[in-house]
Amino acid sequence: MHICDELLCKMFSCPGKNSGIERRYVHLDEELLGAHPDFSDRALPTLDARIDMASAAVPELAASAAARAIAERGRPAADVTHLVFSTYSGRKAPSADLRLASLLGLRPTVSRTILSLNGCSGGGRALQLAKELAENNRGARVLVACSELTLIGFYGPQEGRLDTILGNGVFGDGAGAVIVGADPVDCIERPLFEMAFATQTTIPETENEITTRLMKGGLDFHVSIRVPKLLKSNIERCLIDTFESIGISAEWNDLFWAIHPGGRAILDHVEQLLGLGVEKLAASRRVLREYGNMSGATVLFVLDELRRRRATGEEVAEWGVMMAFGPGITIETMVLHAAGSLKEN
Ligand SMILES: CC(C)(COP(=O)(O)OP(=O)(O)OC[C@H]1O[C@@H](n2cnc3c(N)ncnc32)[C@H](O)[C@@H]1OP(=O)(O)O)[C@@H](O)C(=O)NCCC(=O)NCCSC(=O)/C=C/c1ccc(O)cc1
Repeated sequence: MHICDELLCKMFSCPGKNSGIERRYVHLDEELLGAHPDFSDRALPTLDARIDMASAAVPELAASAAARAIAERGRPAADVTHLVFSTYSGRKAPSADLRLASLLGLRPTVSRTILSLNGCSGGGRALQLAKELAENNRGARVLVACSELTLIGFYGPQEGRLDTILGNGVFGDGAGAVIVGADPVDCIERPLFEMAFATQTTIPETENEITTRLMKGGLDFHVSIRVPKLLKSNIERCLIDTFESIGISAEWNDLFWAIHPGGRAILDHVEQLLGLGVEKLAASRRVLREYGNMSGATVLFVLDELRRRRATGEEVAEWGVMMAFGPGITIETMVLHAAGSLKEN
């Protein structure tokens, strides 16, 4: 798995003490904003300029994360049979997945899929799709890449739009990539996590709580104030149903956790609801602190952080859960089994 690139993105710190965020990386720095002062006003027709900028930068950012994932696996890029790319930032065809395939030198027959409207649940959806592809195509190696740039929907503050301030306060840019396969080749591949079981749930009557809409001035986000509480009321049922489906009864504190850190309040609510020990959401909190909410890419960073914590012995649980949340409200849930534990069994 590899993750994170700092080449394209500039860093800035977040002044909000309550956000749980200390650092974020953004492509749209003062220089670019200086060249496009109209980006601050959502009423101005800036979509063309934003799309041009994102179309170039999104695949490049993805390529640096994906190249590291491929290098870490230790086999040529031509081994990749499928590509699943998630981004809310690219809006052009041929799309960022084709450009990414070309930048990486993937084979011309690579089977590509792009997800572009899944928002913050894009990483979870892409992993679920990769699992299906890997399990149903012998020998498949699926490259999952998520690359998100906030410039497509960045605005200055506006009267009556508190959610814009929320967006400016929590969202950041980043890209993550991971290679998914079934039946790992001994001596060549070192699996990190087995994706044991996955579900997607939609919370009824919440279609207006997280929305995005392409406007002449860019991507217009709306994240309602009710999101953390709605997640709190629905997550436990979702977890119970998921574990019941595979006949495992789980104690929440015996699991490792990769919760999408959409905002500090979301993590607080999940922790409180499930009665989790303070260390249980450490991976999500660290990613939030160091990078902010990078939408679909964020869960890949959290999995990477969990890998680090497992290597240092800070996390020893054998089974775990990944959850990502996006428009719908959609909850992507995946039961994970730590690969190191597989060999011991
Ligand atoms: C860290 C926060 C932002 C602030 O925490 P706080 O400092 O303890 O303060 P409060 O929570 O009390 O909020 C401060 C003020 O902001 C207001 N506020 C608080 N959220 C709001 C609000 N969404 N609106 C509008 N006012 C608000 C809140 O009402 C309050 O107003 P006031 O009482 O008048 O001071 C915290 O509220 C928080 O973590 N909120 C959850 C963030 C959240 O929902 N994240 C999004 C998850 S979903 C997602 O990531 C998907 C993204 C997506 C990406 C791409 C796509 O294409 C599609 C989707």
